Amino acid sequence: MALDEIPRMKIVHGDAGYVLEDVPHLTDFIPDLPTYPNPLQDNPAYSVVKQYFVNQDDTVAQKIVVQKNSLRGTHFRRAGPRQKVYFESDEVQACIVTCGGLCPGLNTVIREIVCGLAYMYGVTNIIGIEDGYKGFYARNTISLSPRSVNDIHKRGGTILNTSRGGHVTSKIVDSIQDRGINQVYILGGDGTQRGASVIFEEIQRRGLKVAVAGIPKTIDNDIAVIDKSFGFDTAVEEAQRAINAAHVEAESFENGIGLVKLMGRYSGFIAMHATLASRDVDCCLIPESPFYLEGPGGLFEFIEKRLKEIGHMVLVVAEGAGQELIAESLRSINHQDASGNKLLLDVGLWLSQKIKDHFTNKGKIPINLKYIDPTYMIRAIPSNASDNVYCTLLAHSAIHGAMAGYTGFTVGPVNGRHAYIPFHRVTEKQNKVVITDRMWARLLSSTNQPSFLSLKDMEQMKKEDEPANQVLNQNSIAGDYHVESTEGNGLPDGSTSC
Ligand SMILES: Nc1ncnc2c1ncn2[C@@H]1O[C@H](COP(=O)(O)OP(=O)(O)O)[C@@H](O)[C@H]1O
Ligand SMILES: O=P(O)(O)OC[C@H]1O[C@](O)(COP(=O)(O)O)[C@@H](O)[C@@H]1O
Ligand SMILES: [Mg+2]
Repeated sequence: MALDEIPRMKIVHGDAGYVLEDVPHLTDFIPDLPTYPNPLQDNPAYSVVKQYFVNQDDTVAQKIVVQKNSLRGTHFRRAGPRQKVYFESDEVQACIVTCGGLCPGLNTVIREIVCGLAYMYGVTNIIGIEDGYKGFYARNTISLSPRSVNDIHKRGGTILNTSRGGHVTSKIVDSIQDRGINQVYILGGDGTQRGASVIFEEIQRRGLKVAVAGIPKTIDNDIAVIDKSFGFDTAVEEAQRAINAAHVEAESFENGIGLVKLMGRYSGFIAMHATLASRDVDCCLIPESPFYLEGPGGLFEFIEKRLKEIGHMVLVVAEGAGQELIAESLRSINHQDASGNKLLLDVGLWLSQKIKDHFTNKGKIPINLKYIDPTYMIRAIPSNASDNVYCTLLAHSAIHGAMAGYTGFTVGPVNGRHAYIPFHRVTEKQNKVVITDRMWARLLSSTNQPSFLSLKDMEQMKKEDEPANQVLNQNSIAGDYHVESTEGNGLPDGSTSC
């Protein structure tokens, strides 16, 4: 098929409004590729498995809460081993790269890609690209084997190093071509998946037999479609230590205030879940829920009330919260990092100062404020047990997909089942806390903090979230993407994180 005839999106319609948003396959642009029996069939470790392979037609539903007359909606191809593979074991030359910020679990995913390729598919040619995308053309590679990665899951960070910026598509694909790489495993967040998508497009344009698999990484849990990202549970757990410390400090002083800043550039999931888990937090501020300081219903009024009631309080603030407020008071200019992400103003320091000014300096109530910023300490630790298992599944799903010839996909759980998701679906919109969902209401009722919303705001939000609008969004599959309503646990439908 000529390149300009390859559809940009592979959408299959079925009965009763069933829609499969499929991922590309090498045979879409390289005809007559030979296939081989999957070596897993002869793998002693898998001989006890009743069904080696997922059914070719299995798909995973994006929406699992449905009504009698609702459409069946969008589905994704189920991840897992296929009967036929498109690579012979000794033909595979795989590479792994990690990009963007750190996240607990990166080393576990690297380890499990290397061990999974070796132990399930007999692949031994695996290299690591150092320093993120720019490493493809600016650095040497390192050879990876099950032995060399054996213990790395016990360490934080990434043994391959990472970076922001430096994505030059043509140079990256030249390097892939020159090195004879035919499977590319790319670990990273939304920016990285965007980069992976253009790498895939260039590979397709050049007609190369190279599978590109993305593994979504983000401590902020801001990647759309998937249930949750690896490292998120670890981050929430580690945040408890900072919140505990803030609580101990606050409790031990008259009018003690403990303020903890947690990560979350645009999405307040870590702050919300850490707050709900801790039960010591009196107020949680996230980017999705604007707040104000002065006047009735404002933060200062609430702090004063809490101090009068119980003599101390704990605040958790996500780093992306209140950015407009800070920008207003500092008249700041927009700065960006090397990847084009907005550089945030430090809400923790700003808020500490504002609270001190309001209470102590203006002589209202003498307070004792302790500010804790554990952000990089949280990001740099190794993943916990449940994230380790999750990382293994992600790595295996990615390997099965690449071996089966799928390409241009991100892997991840959708309602508890691993699926292959086209790149554009995870990059076109960010996953955010929906403050009109029950999870945010749970948080408000557990902290008893003000919602900082006027009646008018609430009515407007409900209107935007009305079922009629949701149906519209779900139906416009090829264009608009509607992030699943997060009723229940604050993560998309079916997620089991809490
Ligand atoms: N639109 C894009 N096209 C190509 N590459 C991108 C794009 N956005 C980001 N990248 C690259 O992806 C890498 C990681 O992006 P970044 O935003 O820093 O982290 P994350 O992937 O965690 O969101 C960087 O090397 C950056 O240059
Ligand atoms: O200091 P850095 O490395 O730019 O990282 C800070 C950012 O990285 C994050 O932890 C995660 O962002 P990415 O997943 O997009 O890399 C954000 O919460 C935070 O704002
Ligand atoms: Mg990002």
